[in-house]
Amino acid sequence: MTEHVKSYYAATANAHQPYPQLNESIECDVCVIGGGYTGLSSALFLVEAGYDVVVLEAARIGFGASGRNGGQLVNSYSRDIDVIEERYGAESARLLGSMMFEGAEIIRSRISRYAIDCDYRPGGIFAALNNKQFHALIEQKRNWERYGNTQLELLDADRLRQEVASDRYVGALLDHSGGHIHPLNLALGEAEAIRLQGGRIFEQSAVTNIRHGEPALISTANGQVKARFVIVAGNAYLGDKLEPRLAKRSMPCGTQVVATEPLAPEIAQALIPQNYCVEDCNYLLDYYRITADHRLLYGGGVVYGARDPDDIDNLIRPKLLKTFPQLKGVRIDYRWTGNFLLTLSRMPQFGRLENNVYYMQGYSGHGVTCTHLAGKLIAELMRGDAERFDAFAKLPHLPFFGGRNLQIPFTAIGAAYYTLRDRIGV
Ligand SMILES: Cc1cc2nc3c(=O)[nH]c(=O)nc-3n(C[C@H](O)[C@H](O)[C@H](O)COP(=O)(O)OP(=O)(O)OC[C@H]3O[C@@H](n4cnc5c(N)ncnc54)[C@H](O)[C@@H]3O)c2cc1C
Repeated sequence: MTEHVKSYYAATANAHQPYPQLNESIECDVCVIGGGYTGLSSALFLVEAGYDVVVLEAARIGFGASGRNGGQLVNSYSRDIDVIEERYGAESARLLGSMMFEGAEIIRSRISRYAIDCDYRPGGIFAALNNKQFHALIEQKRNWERYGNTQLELLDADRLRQEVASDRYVGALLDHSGGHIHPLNLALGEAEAIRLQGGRIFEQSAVTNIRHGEPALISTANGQVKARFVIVAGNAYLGDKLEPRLAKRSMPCGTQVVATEPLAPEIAQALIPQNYCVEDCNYLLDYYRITADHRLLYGGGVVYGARDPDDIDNLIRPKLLKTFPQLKGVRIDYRWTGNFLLTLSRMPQFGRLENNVYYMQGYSGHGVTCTHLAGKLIAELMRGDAERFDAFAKLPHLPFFGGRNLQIPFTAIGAAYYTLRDRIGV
């Protein structure tokens, strides 16, 4: 049995019953492979629309990135809209731009509709470490406003110092429509909503084979699902065997998170008085927030190719102390690593492997909101309106240069280049 990794989230997960393993042959309209946000969001939209849905999860609901992430509801995509306009043209930008802020709304409405207890707090800060980054944020504000997000506030260094007790930043953009959550509890709450709506969820049920056809036949070690439609939602945890076509176009990357001991409430409040979440603007960014029980949860660092770093404390503690030197000596209670899926364009990849087999993956580190949008779009597609899904599916899904073996060194060289640029502020 594969359980959730040891993390702050697993330790504070809401009480929940495990779902059964698939040990029989069953039929359904839609079989979803993967119990992260992509799979759960899709399944929930589809059961709400009346489809008979089965979710197969290799380990536990939220075992992957969805149960381990920074919990930040970051609007938009990992590539911003001005780059999308430039690269993909006005029509693509119009459609993609009109969806940029839907993911966070979906999460908020689900939390409210299904009374999901996941510590939601509004407001997210993008903090600039140098003037170049601050100018980019000013530009981002203009761009996002053009597409309808008007809940944005620029903070100069002094104003930001009131929101984040760190001297590292020159300014920031505060997105009042962002926010943060306990990610595993969101996933567990969505799974429970699927169950309540009549969907069937199986854990410890890794899919070992998809026999394409209409219907498709999906096999696990002890069972089979005959399905009219299949959604592949394994993202960075899919591996390269089940659907090698997907593996070629993407690269799993590990990123690390720690949670400190609970801080005295007044110390936690002094760090980030309004309890916003924060991410900086570096290519390899730091992200952090205060948890409901007053810990500082701090993430950063990327290991290309999803290997576990030897010592997460040694990797993250210096970053944490650089931001908040006042926490010198703080104890770290939890540390863990998780994998996200990087694409070359840093745009998510949605598409069809066959007429009735769909995939959504590759959110490139900013997937909490976009996975939720993905679920809405696949449900629209199945109900006969593919326009918005296809706005993503049309984007080129480029393979990484050099194939699987050379992916890691080439991407690491690229990251080192951008990190150097971040350091010298150009
Ligand atoms: C440490 C970390 C921090 C992050 N922080 C943020 C953040 O703050 N904000 C943000 O927007 N994004 C963040 N991300 C990215 C975000 O978490 C992901 O983009 C998002 O959760 C991806 O969801 P998913 O459902 O596509 O994939 P996952 O959540 O990885 O789910 C995939 C699931 O598929 C299952 N699976 C795989 N293969 C099979 C199979 N053969 N059969 C059955 N099941 C299978 C896996 O077990 C897994 O549970 C972070 C990612 C990490 C790793």
